[in-house]
Amino acid sequence: MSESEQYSRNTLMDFIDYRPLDIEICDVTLRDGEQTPGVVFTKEQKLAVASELDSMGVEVIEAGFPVVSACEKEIVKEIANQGYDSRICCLSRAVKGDVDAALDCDVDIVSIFIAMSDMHLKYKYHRTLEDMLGCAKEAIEYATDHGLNVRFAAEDASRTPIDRLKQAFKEVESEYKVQYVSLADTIGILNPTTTHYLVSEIFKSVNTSICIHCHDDLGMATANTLAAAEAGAKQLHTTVNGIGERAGNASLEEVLVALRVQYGIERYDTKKLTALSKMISEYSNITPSVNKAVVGQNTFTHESGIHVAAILEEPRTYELFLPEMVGGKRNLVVGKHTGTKALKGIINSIGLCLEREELCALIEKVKVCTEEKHKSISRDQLERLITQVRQEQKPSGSEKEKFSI
Ligand SMILES: CC(=O)SCCNC(=O)CCNC(=O)[C@H](O)C(C)(C)COP(=O)(O)OP(=O)(O)OC[C@H]1O[C@@H](n2cnc3c(N)ncnc32)[C@H](O)[C@@H]1OP(=O)(O)O
Ligand SMILES: O=C(O)CCC(=O)C(=O)O
Repeated sequence: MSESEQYSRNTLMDFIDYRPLDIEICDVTLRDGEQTPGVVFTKEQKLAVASELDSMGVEVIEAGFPVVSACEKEIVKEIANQGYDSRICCLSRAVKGDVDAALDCDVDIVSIFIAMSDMHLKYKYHRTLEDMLGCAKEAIEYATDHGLNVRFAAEDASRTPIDRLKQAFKEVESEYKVQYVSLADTIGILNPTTTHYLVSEIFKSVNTSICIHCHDDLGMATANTLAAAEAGAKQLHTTVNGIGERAGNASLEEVLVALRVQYGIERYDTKKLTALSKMISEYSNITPSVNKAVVGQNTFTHESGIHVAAILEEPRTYELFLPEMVGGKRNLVVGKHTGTKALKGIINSIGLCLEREELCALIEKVKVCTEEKHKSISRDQLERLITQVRQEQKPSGSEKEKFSI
């Protein structure tokens, strides 16, 4: 089966007027993801995750924030020296010591951030915009003078007046050679329309590639990230399983699968997504909800009779993309909503065959049993019910005409 046969393309996109995407992924699981309360990755874990991200084709890995601790710094340095195809980035405040730490780590890119919103200037820094922008410029100059590629990141950009962002970015890009300017929706206030507007406005006024960093406080991080890409953002920030501060970040698996289904971008090795998700669940002690897109336990789990009957003929009837595209597995469940065709298919798949009357009797038992127990039926229970039905049907069964369904 070819790659494009593994999913249904959103053909409505053919009618939408959007800027052709020119994107790369910067995965920030090892930095913003680790800022999830209670999450601390070990060096071995961070190296394992970085290696997977690299082998999937993720262009940039944000490996950490070196000044957080000596151990963090050592890990960032080790990741930067693995010789990955992915470029390695780390975070830095607009502080010389932070840039020195980045330099010590041999990273390719340093992300120097300041907030320029009134809220952050007043309550966090207690300093003026001019002061903070001055600090940013000094740090950027120091970093570029020492040969680092720089991302100038505007924290809380979504609550910063657009003219202020434009002015700051223009000044910085005219005075220094920065590789990226970054827009962070730090508190997750944006929606797709406002994200598109913000990115379009910045796109019109700068010559530097734009990054978008979205948080999921309103459940819109992935949608906002894609809206930003349509408006011209180059670098899309993600985390595996969407972990990160508060409600987390745009999730890597959602963004990569959406890039494929919506925009036909197939270059990332999405087959690794399920294993990578399990790795992060284990390392972070956070299991994605069962209905989490792409990697949740229910992504390829089906119970409804009408769905399962169709899936047995052609899975794409009810699956946007097939499990093999993301390294997942389909699971057909017997429960209250099971129909006859589905039950027959599931029974056949475990190597059993029932007569029509047996199947009808079994489905009755399944419905009663699931309504009594308020849950679906396990494989063992199903086999026990089959045995029961066969025994009950035996005496009269031999005399009756038997149909195969
Ligand atoms: C939106 C984001 O995700 S931003 C990244 C958030 N990540 C983290 O905070 C990582 C974990 N943090 C830490 O380990 C620590 O807070 C450290 C190592 C970064 C700093 O620790 P400390 O030196 O003890 O400082 P503390 O956390 O108390 O305060 C932060 C200081 O950085 C300053 N600061 C914050 N952001 C910036 C910035 N972008 N540029 C310059 N200074 C900044 C604050 O104003 C404050 O300065 P002050 O001490 O003069 O008041
Ligand atoms: O924009 C960035 O690259 C980082 C900023 C960030 O982590 C945030 O504001 O949430």
